[in-house]
Amino acid sequence: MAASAFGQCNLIPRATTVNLLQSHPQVCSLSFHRQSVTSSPALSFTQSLGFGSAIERHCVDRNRSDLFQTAAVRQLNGSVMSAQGHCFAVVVARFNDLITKKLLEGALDTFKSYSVREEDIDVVWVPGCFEIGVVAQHLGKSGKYQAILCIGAVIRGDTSHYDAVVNAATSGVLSAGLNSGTPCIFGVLTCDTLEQAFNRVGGKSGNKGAETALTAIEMASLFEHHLKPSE
Ligand SMILES: Nc1c(NC[C@H](O)[C@H](O)[C@H](O)CO)[nH]c(=O)[nH]c1=O
Ligand SMILES: CC(=O)[C@@H](O)COP(=O)(O)O
Repeated sequence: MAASAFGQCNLIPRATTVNLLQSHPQVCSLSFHRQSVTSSPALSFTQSLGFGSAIERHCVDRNRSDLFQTAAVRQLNGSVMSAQGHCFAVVVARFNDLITKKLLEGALDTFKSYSVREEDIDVVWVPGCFEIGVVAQHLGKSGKYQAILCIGAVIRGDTSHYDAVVNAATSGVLSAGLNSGTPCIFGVLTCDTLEQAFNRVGGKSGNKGAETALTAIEMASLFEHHLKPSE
């Protein structure tokens, strides 16, 4: 038996996870009990691939109590059942707007189906992904929004410009969230070809705008219900 920092342990797949995977084979979700010789509480984790599809989120939400059954450990989760009353900003890059308009559409559809009112959503257009970070940070610091969804599409050209824009967009969105304390969600496609991009805005790989809007809803709920600074 292998020894770890926690002492000796066994990893035992749980029956509930097997059921979940049988009913939704597209969901890659692993859950294990850690049984340690020191009898510490069971440790569970999930692993998901890609952005995390809407079906996966529903599934995880519905099966959460099964997946994370532990007697003593307090577990904090954001809900993706309804986002009514939460305010969102969407920062959208105009560059490659054939793609970004479809990502935005997907995001707005998701907000609508989770009962977010239109008047609680502000859409802010910026020239390109490079400009997303500074705007997201500004909006985040305003305190008006529970989450900021950042949407863009970077498509590889001939030069290393692609890497510069992708790196700026990634670190910009990350910094915006860290500096403002408002969740800033990464809805930027980084594609080698236009075909890859089209597949991700309603083609065979779903609509990533819709999926990242769900991430915004979950993070808004997590912060609102569990991570608010104490008054
Ligand atoms: N090539 C892409 C860009 N480039 C533009 C930059 O984002 C930026 O607006 C410009 O460098 C001025 O600061 N933007 C994208 O969103 N996607 C691209 O593929
Ligand atoms: C993001 C890009 O790579 C693209 O817009 C720039 O193309 P290129 O590298 O051919 O100048």
